[in-house]
Amino acid sequence: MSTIPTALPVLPASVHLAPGVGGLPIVRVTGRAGSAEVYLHGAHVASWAPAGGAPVLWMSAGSRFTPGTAIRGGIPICFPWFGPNAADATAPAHGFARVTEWQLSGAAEVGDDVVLTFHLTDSPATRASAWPHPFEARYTVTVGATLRLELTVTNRDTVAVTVEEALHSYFAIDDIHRTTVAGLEGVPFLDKVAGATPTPGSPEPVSFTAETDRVYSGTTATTTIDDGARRIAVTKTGSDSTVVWNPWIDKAAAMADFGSQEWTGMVCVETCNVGADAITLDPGASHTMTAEFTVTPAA
Ligand SMILES: O=P(O)(O)OC[C@H]1O[C@@H](O)[C@H](O)[C@@H](O)[C@@H]1O
Repeated sequence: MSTIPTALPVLPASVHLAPGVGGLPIVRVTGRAGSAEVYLHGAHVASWAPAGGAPVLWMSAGSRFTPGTAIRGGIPICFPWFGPNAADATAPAHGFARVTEWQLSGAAEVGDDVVLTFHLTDSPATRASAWPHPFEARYTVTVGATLRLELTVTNRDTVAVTVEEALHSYFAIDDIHRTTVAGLEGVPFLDKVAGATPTPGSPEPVSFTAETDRVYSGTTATTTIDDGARRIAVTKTGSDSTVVWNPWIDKAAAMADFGSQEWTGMVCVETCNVGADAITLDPGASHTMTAEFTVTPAA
């Protein structure tokens, strides 16, 4: 039984719905503790900054803002599959959720925070896709001194379904050459640059000297991005995979929506359930995954 409200919620004073880049509707939040912009297209968090702080998320100057196209930067939601679809090579990479308009179903000030809620359900287009199942997805974005994301997926089909999901977070960093990601020490990973090769975990934090595309499985660990100026901690629940990605020079140049030389200023640390950690949901069952970002000055 769906519980999704059908009308646009009454917006508090700190929340405005307006046309964003390319005319795509955007929810602008100017809360006491933080500000953010979220496109209905993909329920895509495009920016977030704690009050008085610098922007935390990276957005490509070359991003497209067009219906049917993924935004390059911020936080795309990958769902219900991750990467290319295994059964249909023509299906959009990372699933349909990031290229579909979500419904804004709630907006409220809670203390100093602002809480936005978005919903997505199956439609004729999703039912004709490579993943045709009835479902509900509810996404809650809490904008404050931290950014908290909560994605709950419910299986509305009469059979069990399997989903992959990722909060594909792009973080702004000073320089990838001087950036580390701690918290994944000792965790084995699939190295996608080397053709999804199983690779033993390293005793050191991740550092970057070339294209990096790794799927860490079976880890619920908090990761900390340190670029020498600030630390961004990514704390998560209901997520057993973490993906770390930087395209480096050639792959970035090959992407039409990735501005020239921008790859040095970003790193993706993605809160996920992908590959071996895909989730199987019985009829009526739900799963919730959360991620929370906290920024502190570097030591
Ligand atoms: O270009 P897309 O579809 O947004 O994907 C970007 C990257 O997303 C990462 O999550 C994947 O691990 C990479 O393999 C991929 O290249």
